[in-house]
Amino acid sequence: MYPERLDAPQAYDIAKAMLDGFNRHYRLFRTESARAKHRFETADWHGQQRAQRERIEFYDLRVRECVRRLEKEFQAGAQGMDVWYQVKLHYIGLLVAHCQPELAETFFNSVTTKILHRTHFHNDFIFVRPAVSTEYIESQDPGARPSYRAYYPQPESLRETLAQVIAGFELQRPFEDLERDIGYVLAAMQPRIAGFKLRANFQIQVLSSLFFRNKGAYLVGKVINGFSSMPFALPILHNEAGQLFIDAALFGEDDLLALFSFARAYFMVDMEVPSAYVQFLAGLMPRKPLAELYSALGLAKQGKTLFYREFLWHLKHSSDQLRIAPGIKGMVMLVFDLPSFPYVFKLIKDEFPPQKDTTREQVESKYQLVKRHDRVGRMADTLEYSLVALPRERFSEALMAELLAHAPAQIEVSDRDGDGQQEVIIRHLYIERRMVPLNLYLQEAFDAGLDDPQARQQMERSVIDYGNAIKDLVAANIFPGDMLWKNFGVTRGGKVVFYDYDEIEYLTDCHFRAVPPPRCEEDELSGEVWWKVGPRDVFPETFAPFLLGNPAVREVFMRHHADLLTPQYWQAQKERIQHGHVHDVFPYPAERRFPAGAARA
Ligand SMILES: Nc1ncnc2c1ncn2[C@@H]1O[C@H](COP(=O)(O)OP(=O)(O)OP(=O)(O)O)[C@@H](O)[C@H]1O
Repeated sequence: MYPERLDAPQAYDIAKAMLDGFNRHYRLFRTESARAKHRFETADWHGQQRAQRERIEFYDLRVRECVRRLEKEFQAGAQGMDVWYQVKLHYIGLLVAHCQPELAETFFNSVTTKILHRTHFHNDFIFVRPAVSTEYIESQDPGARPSYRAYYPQPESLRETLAQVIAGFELQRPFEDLERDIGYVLAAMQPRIAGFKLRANFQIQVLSSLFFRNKGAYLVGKVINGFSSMPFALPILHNEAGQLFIDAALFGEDDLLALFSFARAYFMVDMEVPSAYVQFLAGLMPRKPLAELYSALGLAKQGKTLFYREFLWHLKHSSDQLRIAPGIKGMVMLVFDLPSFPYVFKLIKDEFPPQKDTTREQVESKYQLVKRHDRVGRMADTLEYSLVALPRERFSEALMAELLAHAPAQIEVSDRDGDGQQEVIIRHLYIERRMVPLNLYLQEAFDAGLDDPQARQQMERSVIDYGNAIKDLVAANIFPGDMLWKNFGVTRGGKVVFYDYDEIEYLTDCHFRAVPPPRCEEDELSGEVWWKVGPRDVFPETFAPFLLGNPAVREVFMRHHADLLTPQYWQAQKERIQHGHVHDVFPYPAERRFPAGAARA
């Protein structure tokens, strides 16, 4: 297949036009990300959130633009496969000194699969794995900053070094009291480095760009001493007077994992060499898949590409069966998983039972809404794929029967690529991180018996965090709709996260009402809803019977979250949002906040 000569005259021009398309994309993506600093400095929170939402659309827009150009100027779709093969080789050549080759390869895949359509393309024409290395990339621009900076403090000069690190970001806003904050950081660091025997190689490395999200800026780095290294992040916030303060010091992999969680909005970071950022971050969080790191940096398409490669690789190197996911089956979604792989696969069923008054389009639009919305650490991110082909032999018979019964229009079983293996091709699929469904997690505690202190703690902690999850969603203008335990999951870190999106609404679109007083004795005795209910009317007093059947659960819930059962609570939150309030989201527990910030809460 390898051509001896690159003799198709149009191949170079197509490759060049394709790369121009990618470069335009990355320039716009980077400019928008870099502007986050100014938005932070000027406290433009609505602007920051809008930019976070809009940036997600950039990729598809640029791919469409590029497809149009290639069709118009080069009749790209009509070119033969020999020409396309040469296009790919020229493209690889053009990427040798490029700063984002892996992203450019993915862009190539997106554009070519659009032009060549799936039935025609063959793996030879796309990048099924990287062709150009991302190691040791440095920008050649004279003014370029390195991806990270190193500082070499002495124990007695740590304070000065930290001040220098912060000054290096040139934030155009004064700090309220930087000396005080550095004191806090040093105090938090002290117990972790107290036992340190200082080695020759003692240094602090800090990524050169700040990470922006919502109302925060995060400085990310690591302290290295000899062969050990400790990741850290410092959140920087605004006070009421528009001055800056450091709100906490996050240390270690778990803190960083919470900051970079799949249940949060993507960061805005000005990066010339994104792979260098990913490598640095992977060193801080070795257990986090690279796919999720790319996504967390806003490079969601790269995240999706890497996830898929990882999944195919895992399938090849495992032999367990895809099965119906544990838990209560969904009425709208058909959910399955592979036990050896920490994700679930969800497809929309062909038909829904009558109590689900919705359509496929509406469900898709709710998932879209979540993708674009600030997920505040409480809604799982989803990757969306079309035409996913998986080996038939990996499907358990029960799952296959379930798919044929509830989603026959979504699947096709055939040997499309003619390799003699039957495949199940799924038209449209969502993939998200697997969690333990909260109903199962609670049941586990009940089964162990609540006299067992560990079981009781498991129950209490998850009921409290369930209420906190709802309150975080509410603050972010999300009404979850269906708040049953089964619609929430518990993450590895023990956090409760919502994953059932088909009934969510913006809080500001809902009407929170009190149950009207009964008009007569008959109303009073009736177990039915006798009052008139509008389409977006919500009656918080009626939540209790569905949620709080278990007396122990009820007791914990009422102690911490009784307000969730009153219409006043919901109404007040709605009014706050309507008055333009942008909530604070802290990707760390309240008790980690330094005293100055915590005192303001
Ligand atoms: N991310 C996940 N991790 C683990 N299990 C999950 C996950 N998402 C869904 N499930 C399982 O699949 C079930 C159905 O999923 P989901 O709630 O999304 O479907 P649904 O059709 O919208 O549900 P409902 O009938 O409540 O509307 C859940 O109850 C849970 O047991």
